[in-house]
Amino acid sequence: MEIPVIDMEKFGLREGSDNLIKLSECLDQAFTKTGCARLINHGITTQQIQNVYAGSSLFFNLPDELKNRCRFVGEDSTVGYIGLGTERYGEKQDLHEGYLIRTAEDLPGKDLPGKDLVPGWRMATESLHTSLKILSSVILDALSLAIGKERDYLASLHRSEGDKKSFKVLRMAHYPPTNPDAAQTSIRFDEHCDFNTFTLLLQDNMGGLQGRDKDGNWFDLTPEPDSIILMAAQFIQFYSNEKYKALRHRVIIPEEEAKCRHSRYSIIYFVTADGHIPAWPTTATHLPQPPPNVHDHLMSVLVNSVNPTPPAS
Ligand SMILES: O=C(O)CCC(=O)C(=O)O
Ligand SMILES: [Fe+2]
Repeated sequence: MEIPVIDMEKFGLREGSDNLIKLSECLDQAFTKTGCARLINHGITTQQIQNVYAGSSLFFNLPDELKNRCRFVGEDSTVGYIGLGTERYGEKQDLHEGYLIRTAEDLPGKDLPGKDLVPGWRMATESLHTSLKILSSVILDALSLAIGKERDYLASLHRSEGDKKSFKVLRMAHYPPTNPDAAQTSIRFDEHCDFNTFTLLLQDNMGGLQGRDKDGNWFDLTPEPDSIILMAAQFIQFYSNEKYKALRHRVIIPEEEAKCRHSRYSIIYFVTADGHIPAWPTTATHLPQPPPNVHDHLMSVLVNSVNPTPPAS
């Protein structure tokens, strides 16, 4: 399966509407065909990305006791550490840990648990997060046109900064080294689709990320240096009236022994509508009405994948 490549430089990030129309056509084709695209020349530098990975590597290699002090503790605090085994998306054991981050602007009067454990990491994530926000606002504008709305339609549903229940988060993910036999009972991240609007994903070169096509076949979302994978998620599926489908995806344990015995790192930005917005349009004919709001919908989904009593460590 060829993943559509979108060269963002061609469109100029914040330029005239002609470019935006062209970008919206590319996104429309990509989302219709595969539910995803590979973004290149997106303006985010190698250094910005490497700085975040460097911090992730230091953080995730800290003793569990220290990481657990930064634990993600539920609904009102969508930031912090998510330990190994806290989430489960299928029959197999998921082998990943994560750390959820919001920008300082989105966390007024608060900061991240354990933010000083890794000097420089907070600053690196803030820089990357800000750049991803800028990139995502161009994509929101182009997608608004792609679904036949005014340019600022989706932006107006993705406004709230400082909403403490917002799921507009950046997730640093770590997949610890494992062994080839583990694949019988475990998977790095089991099959799911994302429940936000769309996702921007950066990955190191370990591989294993796969998407599922319309016929149910898995295809590799192969790592390419500095490119960003854009994936359609549920909100855009609902707001495009099912024209686009949220991409189902997973991360498998690589068959290549050297790779599976190595850590994998990724960075995932979940672009999410404001909590009070209906999770699907009231005009949708195929979904229950009235719709829950985005916050309640996400919470109901997360309840099923996040283990409320993570294993003691
Ligand atoms: O780490 C990855 O490449 C995928 C993670 C993912 O799908 C998620 O966090 O929703
Ligand atoms: Fe995902």
